[in-house]
Amino acid sequence: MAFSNYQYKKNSRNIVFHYPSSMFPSTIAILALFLLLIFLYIISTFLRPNNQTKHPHKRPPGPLGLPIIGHFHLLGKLPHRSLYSLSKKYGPMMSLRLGQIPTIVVSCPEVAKIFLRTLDPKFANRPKVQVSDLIFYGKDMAFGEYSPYWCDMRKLCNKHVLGAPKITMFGPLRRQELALMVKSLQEDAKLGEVVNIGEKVHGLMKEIVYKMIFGRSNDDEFDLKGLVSQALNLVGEFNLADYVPWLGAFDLQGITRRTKEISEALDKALEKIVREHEEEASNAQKEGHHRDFIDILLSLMNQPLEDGQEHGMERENIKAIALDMILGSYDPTIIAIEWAFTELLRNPRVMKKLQHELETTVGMDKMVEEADIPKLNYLHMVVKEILRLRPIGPFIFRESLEDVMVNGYYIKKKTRILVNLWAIGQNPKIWSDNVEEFYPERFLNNDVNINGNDSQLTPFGSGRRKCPGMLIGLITVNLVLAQLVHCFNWELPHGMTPCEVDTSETFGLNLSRSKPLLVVPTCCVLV
Ligand code: HEM
Repeated sequence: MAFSNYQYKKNSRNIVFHYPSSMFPSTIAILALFLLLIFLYIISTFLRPNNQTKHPHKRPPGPLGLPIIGHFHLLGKLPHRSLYSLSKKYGPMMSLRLGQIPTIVVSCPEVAKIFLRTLDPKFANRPKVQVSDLIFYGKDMAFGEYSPYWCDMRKLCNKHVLGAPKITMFGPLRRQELALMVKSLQEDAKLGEVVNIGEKVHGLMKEIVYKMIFGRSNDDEFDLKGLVSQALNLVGEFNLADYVPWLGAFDLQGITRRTKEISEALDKALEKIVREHEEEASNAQKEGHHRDFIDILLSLMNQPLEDGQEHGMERENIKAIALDMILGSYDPTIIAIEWAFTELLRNPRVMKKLQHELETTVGMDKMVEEADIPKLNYLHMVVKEILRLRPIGPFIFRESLEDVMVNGYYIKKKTRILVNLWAIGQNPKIWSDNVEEFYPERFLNNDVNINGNDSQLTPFGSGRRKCPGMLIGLITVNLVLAQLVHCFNWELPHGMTPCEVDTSETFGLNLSRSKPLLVVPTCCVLV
């Protein structure tokens, strides 16, 4: 997952990146503003001293930009692909400007390693998203600036919320919800129904994620899910102020006003949930018994600070971190499963081989258990291959904390860094000539791991800001995929052939399928 300017599409779960072709509201006010900006830009260009004189260092190569919008127009509908093509001309470290924001695009593992690992502390910031402070109380991890506060929260979450014991703790929840989904698919299979597999997985993840975080999947008084998704819509809405920061004070698009309204309603709902958790904990005197993330986070409040720790857990941190977890976990997991399914349907050979592994390792008379996952080697290769071919977040977004020299190039403070994971996954020098093929066997004699240490495959990021939910994300993707492939045979509807399966992408914070994936299940496991 990458954090920058993105939007939750209305009535959809996808967060969509916006750029000029679609982002400027076509009102007279915006046109007037645009002209004003051109005027100001020309004036300031005349008055500003030459950048190269001030900093006698070379910037990485890059195409010529336009006034005001910089290089937005070069991004196209699928920026990961457009920027990969541009990198073939300008190299694996390319300079761009998005609005007023200087940007570096990284497209090879050697340079990615420098930014994400060797010089990690200097690039551990996230680009600022103006409205995130209002929604996340300025206290979340995902959008938070790299600071002692962020370090303390990250440590607390790694240790108490997302570590292996907590993953085990939520195993029964995953098992129970997955069994319900299998049951509903068995009904569909009996009736010969055509199923939208993304919708099914979406329903499953809603139950798992909301119950894991809040202990419930909705609220009687507030429309919790509706409020959360409206808040995330706002975080993602294209906001001029993120690219021309001084415009923030004018709130020309009304984003700040709307964000205040939603965040107040959301805060009421979250406050109610937190209060109820506190009351239940004290009534039942169930110290030490944690039902969900809110229980765990509450138990960390008022704890003595550990060595080197400056900030403890507070009420606002709890609400902000809960929202982070929804943002981080929900979409990427669903999208990974959907793409894996797409490729398995397009490649019946791989589907059969995976089913054979499940048949021989798990058996045909039982469902897959989490304890089976470590034994399923081919499944691991399938998941690695999907994360190479279709990295869920095509870019990792970072920001430089100070002026830095990298490979002889000067990168000034507050430059945005985009590591193009999709481009790295397409590099024939690393993955051989069949890069576009879904071929899990490429990992047979290649023990590259995906935990952030091998820069050629970092779907969960790397360094200090690496995804803290990697373990829980991987176990969920592996389990759901294995269960679906094990319990059912899958056919394409209406006589469609594997090569007709649509693979068009919608670019966003995450790279999702554009169209629903329709399939017909038939039961095969006897449970
Ligand atoms: C297949 C599933 C997932 C994928 C592919 C994924 C991918 C990513 C990526 C690429 C990043 C940015 C890393 C960087 O900057 O180096 C990230 C950050 C993050 N992810 Fe995940 N993620 C997944 C699941 C989860 C889950 C299950 C959770 C929580 C339960 C989660 C929570 C977060 C958070 C909070 C951050 C921000 C971390 C920070 O800035 O300190 N993710 N994820």
